[in-house]
Amino acid sequence: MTETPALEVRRLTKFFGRKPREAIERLRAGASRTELAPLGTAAVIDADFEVHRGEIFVVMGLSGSGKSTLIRTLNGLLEPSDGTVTVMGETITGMSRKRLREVRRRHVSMVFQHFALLPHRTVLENAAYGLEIQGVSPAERRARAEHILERVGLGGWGDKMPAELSGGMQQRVGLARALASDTDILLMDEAFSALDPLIRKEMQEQLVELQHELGKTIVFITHDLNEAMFLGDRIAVMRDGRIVQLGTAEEILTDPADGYVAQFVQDVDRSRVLTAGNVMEAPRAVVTASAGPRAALRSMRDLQTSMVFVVGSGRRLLGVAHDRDVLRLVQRGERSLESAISDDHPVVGADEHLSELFESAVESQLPLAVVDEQGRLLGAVPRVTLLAALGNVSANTAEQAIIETPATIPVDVITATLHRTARPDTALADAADASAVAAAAAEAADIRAEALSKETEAFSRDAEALSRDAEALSQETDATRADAAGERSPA
Ligand SMILES: Nc1ncnc2c1ncn2[C@@H]1O[C@H](COP(=O)(O)OP(=O)(O)OP(=O)(O)O)[C@@H](O)[C@H]1O
Repeated sequence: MTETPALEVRRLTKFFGRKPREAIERLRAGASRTELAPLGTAAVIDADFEVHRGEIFVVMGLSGSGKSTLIRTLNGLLEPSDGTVTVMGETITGMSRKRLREVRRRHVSMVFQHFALLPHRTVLENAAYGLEIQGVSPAERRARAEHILERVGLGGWGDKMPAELSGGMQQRVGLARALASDTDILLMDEAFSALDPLIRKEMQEQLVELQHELGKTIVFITHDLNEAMFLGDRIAVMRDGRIVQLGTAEEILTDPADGYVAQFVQDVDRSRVLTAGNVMEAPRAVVTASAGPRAALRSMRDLQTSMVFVVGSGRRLLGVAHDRDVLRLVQRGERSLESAISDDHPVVGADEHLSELFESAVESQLPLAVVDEQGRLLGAVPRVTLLAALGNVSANTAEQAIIETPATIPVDVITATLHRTARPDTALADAADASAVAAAAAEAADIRAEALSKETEAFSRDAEALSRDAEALSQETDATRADAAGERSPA
């Protein structure tokens, strides 16, 4: 059974003005927002989406695009003109005020742009305010508020008054108040917009951390694209009351729904949004260590690259091997690749943002190896791909990536060396190596060649069968002709 979403918004329209029904009908028939201006403002038009439990869902758009109106319908502060809102499985549209208050108390709290703290109460009392409204006992609310103040980095500030705190700290109190109520959903309306850029960044990072720890569902409104991209698991882009695109930061960046969104995302800091996992490619040259030097050299020759990734069992990354070192091993007739494996190359995690990869990319000429927590090789980020991703030049980088570590030894030299050093026993070993290489590199040429040769075999079997059929047919024809001739000729 699938979990009910935290929020479900179905065909929601909010019209401020006269004759809302007429306005909605005209909107559905294709009238524009401007055409309806004489009647009023269509603040939100046909919004239809779900917010999953535990995600940070960002609503982004320019001023006047309808973000605040939308968020206010989510906790019932505004009643939709049409459509419905369902909170944790309960449809709040049309609900009595009393029940609505109950749903809000249990499920939804809000963090405001200008903090909305009570100036004559202490930080602790402000943090405990939601609990007070819920009727929680003074001792318990004190304990819970203290705990949550600690969590947001304000331990020891409980006795201060809000005015004694900086803006960033005041918003931490706002956040603490919302978190102390322990509702499932936090609505945050431009919650960090009033803060200095550095504090704002800090708060964004802390919010992501808190979300991971506490698993809250967060709807976050912002007109700042970088903030949206950094925070949002998914982002709804609004324009003139409509959601024009809903997707992950990566989808919006790399595949904007229309020219408006494309222009909007043009200046975004991609390095803070895209991760190594987003831009990595299948590593081109991979061999298992057990495959040995000859297999590694053959693989590099076939792919015309100067390096291969070497993996151990379970695809665990051991390092890289360079063509010159491997050639030397082959010349010496060595059977182990080990002494050619070097760990002097950049390794990054799939979740690392591109902004964190620059240092590694600058330090080394090699593609960055992307590994999971167990150190297994997931992919590679060639430096050219890194640059292309930042400049949003995604097309055809794979082609360029192949030649990023071009072979330093001519193909015929390698072929001649392999040939010259081949002995009857190495030929057998080579066969074993070849299958190890094929297993390690899914797209290896060996596999393609094998598939092709199988296909060719199948074709030639078909051709044989066909020619047998044709022969049988012609024999039959001959026999029929002979019969016919026999019948005609007088006995
Ligand atoms: N109570 C209201 N009565 C009439 N019109 C309203 C009301 N609230 C909002 N609007 C109009 O609805 C449209 C959307 O406003 P809304 O505040 O939702 O946008 P926003 O994207 O949140 O913008 P901002 O970032 O400036 O708050 C605007 O044209 C606004 O003037």
